[in-house]
Amino acid sequence: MSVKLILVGCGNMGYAMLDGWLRSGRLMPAEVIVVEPNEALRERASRLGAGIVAAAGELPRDVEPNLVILAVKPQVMRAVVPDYRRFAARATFLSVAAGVSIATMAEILGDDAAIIRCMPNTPAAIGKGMMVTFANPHVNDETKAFVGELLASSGAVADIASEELMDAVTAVSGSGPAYIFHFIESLTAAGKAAGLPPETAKLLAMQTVYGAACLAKESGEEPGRLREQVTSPNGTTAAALAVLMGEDRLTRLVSDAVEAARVRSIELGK
Ligand SMILES: NC(=O)C1=CN([C@@H]2O[C@H](COP(=O)(O)OP(=O)(O)OC[C@H]3O[C@@H](n4cnc5c(N)ncnc54)[C@H](O)[C@@H]3O)[C@@H](O)[C@H]2O)C=CC1
Ligand SMILES: O=C(O)[C@@H]1CCC=N1
Repeated sequence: MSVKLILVGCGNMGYAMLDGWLRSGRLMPAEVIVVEPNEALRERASRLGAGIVAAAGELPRDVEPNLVILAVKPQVMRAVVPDYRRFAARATFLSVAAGVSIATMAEILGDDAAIIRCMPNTPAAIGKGMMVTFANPHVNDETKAFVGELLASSGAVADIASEELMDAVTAVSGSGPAYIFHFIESLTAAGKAAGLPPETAKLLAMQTVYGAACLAKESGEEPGRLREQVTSPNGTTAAALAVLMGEDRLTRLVSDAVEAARVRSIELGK
């Protein structure tokens, strides 16, 4: 089987995507080569069965991928991308780096290079990711279809109409899982403080977030309506929501957090 994909960087995000794709069966291990300098992470990736090298210079000379996926930190993109320029004539490049624009990559890969920006999130590892893409005009329909299917195997996929929106996407769904994990931590801590055993508090917090997210997605009801269905007049939920919603407290806090992430995404692109 020929190599379809080179994955550059197999850290948190690279590994999550690869794990999701291989689990789904959409991609076979023999179709992937991972480039990862960190030995422990190479070891982890090798357990998925894909080919692994430590540096671009170790790639087989005759390898001709359809797709080069860049999953390194934004800060090292300019240093790393030139090692893969030789593939630009044939392959499409897909970058998941926050903030790094298509124009920046095209400066290195050439103006005709086919480039897709994608903002995934780590739930991709279990097929529950949110993948948002924006492609430049050099990406052909066949590649768009292949990438669309690949991404869909690890979660929901959406396009955006303008690349500028990628900073907002990053701030909502790219970083978003961390906000939810922190909410689970906070709800667990509050449960413990209220007297629950630690493991019980964690189970209650996790299952509540999971159940609420599934209900919001599957019922087709507006989240506000679902909130009202939990809130008995003058009951317990109303007492809690008076704290969270009073003076728009949580809405303002989340809005400030998302704006901080969006601004940081813009900075990372400079
Ligand atoms: N972690 C997340 O939830 C998300 C991350 N991203 C983006 O994914 C990218 C990677 O982020 P993380 O996985 O969190 O970082 P990470 O630090 O876990 O992974 C980056 C990997 O790149 C490797 N690397 C460094 N130099 C390399 C080179 N020359 N060749 C090949 N690999 C090299 C590192 O050893 C590391 O394992 C970033 O650009 C980030 O903006 C996007 C969406 C979500
Ligand atoms: O924190 C970050 O910069 C990356 C981008 C989105 C999620 N993680």
